[in-house]
Amino acid sequence: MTKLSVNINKVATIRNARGGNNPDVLKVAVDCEKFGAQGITVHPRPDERHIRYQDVRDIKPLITTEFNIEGNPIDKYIKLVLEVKPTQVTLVPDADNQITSNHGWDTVANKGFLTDVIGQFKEAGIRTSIFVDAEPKMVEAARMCGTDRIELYTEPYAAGYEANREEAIKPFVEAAEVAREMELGLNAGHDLSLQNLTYFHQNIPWLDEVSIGHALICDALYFGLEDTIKRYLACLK
Ligand SMILES: CC(=O)[C@@H](O)[C@H](O)COP(=O)(O)O
Ligand SMILES: NCC(=O)COP(=O)(O)O
Repeated sequence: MTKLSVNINKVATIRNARGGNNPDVLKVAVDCEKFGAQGITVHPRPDERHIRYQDVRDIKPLITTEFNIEGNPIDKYIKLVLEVKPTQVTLVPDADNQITSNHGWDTVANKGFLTDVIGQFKEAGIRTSIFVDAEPKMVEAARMCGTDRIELYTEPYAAGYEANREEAIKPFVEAAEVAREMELGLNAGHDLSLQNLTYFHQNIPWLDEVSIGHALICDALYFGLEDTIKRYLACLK
């Protein structure tokens, strides 16, 4: 079964636009679960422009499914994750002022660093995942870092889907097969949507989890949050 983890960053972006508490990010997290989501993802960035560090602390006790915290493991992020102890931490190599994530780790060049950070999280009992591009050698090197899972960066798949989905999926199936052979857990995310999710899942049914935020929150403007979550869950059947 592939779990749907809803990324609520965009909900925090709307809240922060006015400085108040509308929409209420904590209520949205709880409601996503109530509507069927099997996890909540947050990606606090150093400038806290959407999810704030305090949101992460406040969400944890409210979550009854899986809590996934994504981000670049700078010191204050490592401290936050070790304090909050989510179900899963996903390491993402973001630059400070990046609009959004745009690549996976070079797990070969950063093997020493990643091994050390993964070790700290695993010692604390937190499942680990490394965000990688769909390249077999990056998947293999991620395994060498000791991680439990990888998350495939799916933006290139999403971008290529409409023109030629058979070509767009190919590197992802190849990378996913390498992960499966190495007994690495497999997550995927970035720009997955109601248009491209079913085909992705049909081709890689051994996926453990997808985390979806931007497109899902946009769809919720038209369909409402409950209906939207049900539509995404249907893509994973
Ligand atoms: C790692 C990843 O792809 C997502 O976490 C994505 O970066 C969401 O972050 P934003 O909401 O800041 O775009
Ligand atoms: N890990 C990917 C994620 O959490 C959501 O990415 P997106 O759907 O907002 O592009």
